Amino acid sequence: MADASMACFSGGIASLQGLLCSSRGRSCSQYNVENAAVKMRSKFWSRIEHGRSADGWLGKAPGGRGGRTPRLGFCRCQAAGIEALVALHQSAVLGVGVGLPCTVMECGDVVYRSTLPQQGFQITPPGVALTLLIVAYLWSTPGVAPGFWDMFVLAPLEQLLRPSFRKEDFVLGKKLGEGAFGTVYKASLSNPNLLKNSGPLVVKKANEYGAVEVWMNERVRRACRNSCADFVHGFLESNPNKKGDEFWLVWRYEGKETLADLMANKDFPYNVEEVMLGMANVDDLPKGPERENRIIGRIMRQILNSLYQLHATGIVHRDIKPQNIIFSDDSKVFKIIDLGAAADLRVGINYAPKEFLLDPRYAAPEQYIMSTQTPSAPPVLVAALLSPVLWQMNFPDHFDVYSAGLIFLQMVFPNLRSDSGLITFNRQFKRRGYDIKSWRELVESKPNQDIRHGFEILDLDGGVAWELLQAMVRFEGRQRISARTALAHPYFVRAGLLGSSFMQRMRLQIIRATQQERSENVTWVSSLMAKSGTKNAGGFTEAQLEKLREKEPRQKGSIQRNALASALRVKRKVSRTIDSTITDIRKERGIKRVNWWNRWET
Ligand SMILES: Nc1ncnc2c1ncn2[C@@H]1O[C@H](COP(=O)(O)OP(=O)(O)OP(=O)(O)O)[C@@H](O)[C@H]1O
Repeated sequence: MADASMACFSGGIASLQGLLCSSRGRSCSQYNVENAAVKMRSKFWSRIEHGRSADGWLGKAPGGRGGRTPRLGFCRCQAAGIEALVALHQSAVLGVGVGLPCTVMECGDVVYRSTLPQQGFQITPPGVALTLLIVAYLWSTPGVAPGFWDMFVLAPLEQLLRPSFRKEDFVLGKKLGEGAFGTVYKASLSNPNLLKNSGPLVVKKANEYGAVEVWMNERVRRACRNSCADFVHGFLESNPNKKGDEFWLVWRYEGKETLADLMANKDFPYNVEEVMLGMANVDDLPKGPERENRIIGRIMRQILNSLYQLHATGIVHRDIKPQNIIFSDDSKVFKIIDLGAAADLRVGINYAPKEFLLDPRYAAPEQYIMSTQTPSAPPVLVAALLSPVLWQMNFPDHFDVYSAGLIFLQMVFPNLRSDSGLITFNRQFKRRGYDIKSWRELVESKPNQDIRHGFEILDLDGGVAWELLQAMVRFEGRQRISARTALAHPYFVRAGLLGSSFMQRMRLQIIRATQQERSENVTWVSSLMAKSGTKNAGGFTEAQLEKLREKEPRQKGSIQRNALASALRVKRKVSRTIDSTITDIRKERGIKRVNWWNRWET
């Protein structure tokens, strides 16, 4: 009986194996089934050997009263439980003439694969570190990743959704200004329904540089619309009276006064307090340095905040001056206007190292936002991918901070608000090697009323304003404070009454440490790197060369230094040759440089 039962059992195991392979829809693991079979078999024999009945393993024949006759073909093995029993029974039927499913299904391959280590997405520390590094790079200023999102998603969407205009839609009014790049008019819409909340507008008819200004204004509208005048639309129109076409740029009318207009008033800065806060909310403090300091601080914070937002999106204005800062009657804040000279360093637009003649009264001593040795912008994709590196090497945003520093000075010292006063300051400052402490010594040796008044403001609260001013007008662009750091300066961020002195001193120490002069060798290495540019991109300004000469270590060159210098000389020569060859070919073939970003250019 036992033999018969065993035969049945073995057949059942084989069938169970087949059934498991075919009916459970899982991978067929021959090993698992055989394992189960061996276990069951040994249990079976151990029961027999110990003289115990195999009854528990063998079912009774149906209908047989107490009979223990196993039937071949449908033996009812209970060993694997009721499920296995059913399976055995069914598989005994299914298995006939079909063969073991594993032989049919080439289970060996599956078995082999099941023994391999599990594969799939695995998180490893180096993988995480690399991903973080890439993300940090793509999001660091000027923002490669946000740039692609802006360029390929937001810009086309905006193009689709925003209303567009023609010149017939506008009625031009009073002329507001005329500059090198165009004429500006106050205007209104011939049909006010064309624009939601349409009020008075400003229209600028600009020459070929208008395309750049449209680009910058559209970028700003998407990235930081509150920092600049509210831009409505820009389009190209043909002008029959003039040669060539002209660009029409339209903004909402922000207000009638620029910071220059407000500073020209002898009641400055109290007149700004009135427009900013309203007559009812002006400060209770008596008129004097302290109250003036508060008002000037508010103005400076707004200017730096707008600059910070522009810089965060990769735009450097390059023409920051009181005439280009307008007071918005609606939002009661100062906004930046005139982006015609701005450069978008995210994609290299309007970045031509030597093309712009900026306002010399407010331009930083380096004159150019990038080292003039940095080659002109490469194709857009390359420019975008390289932009974080170039930004970190050149600190182009610090150019605007210098201009903002001069505005700070003008607000503090009444005698510097006129053109002649500012020109005199610039001359003295340059002679003193752009050292603001040295300039202070000079003017304090023969102080007048305005100078005394100005230093009284700057020396308030332990000289915190003087500290900020020094950081903003440093000669070296890379050592100047950024708009973002300036906003965190204790001049703007006052701690509470109790913690004030301690916290303020701490913060000041941190800012001083980060702004510290870099070591001589770092300056030397960066100057060498800067020198390694192309002829096409131009040379250093005289001031830069003077500074470099002063800063270069005087010790004799080591072998490594000489080798590095020779390598750089060779590299310069090669790039110069390539540049001049390309220029010659362009000239010969009459190839014009095409700006891909100018959608009106043919
Ligand atoms: N959105 C605006 N709202 C109100 N007034 C504006 C606005 N934009 C410009 N203006 C006025 O128009 C004047 C000229 O504007 P803008 O500086 O943009 O022109 P420009 O041709 O570049 O002049 P410039 O070359 O002298 O800088 C400004 O000084 C300002 O008074």
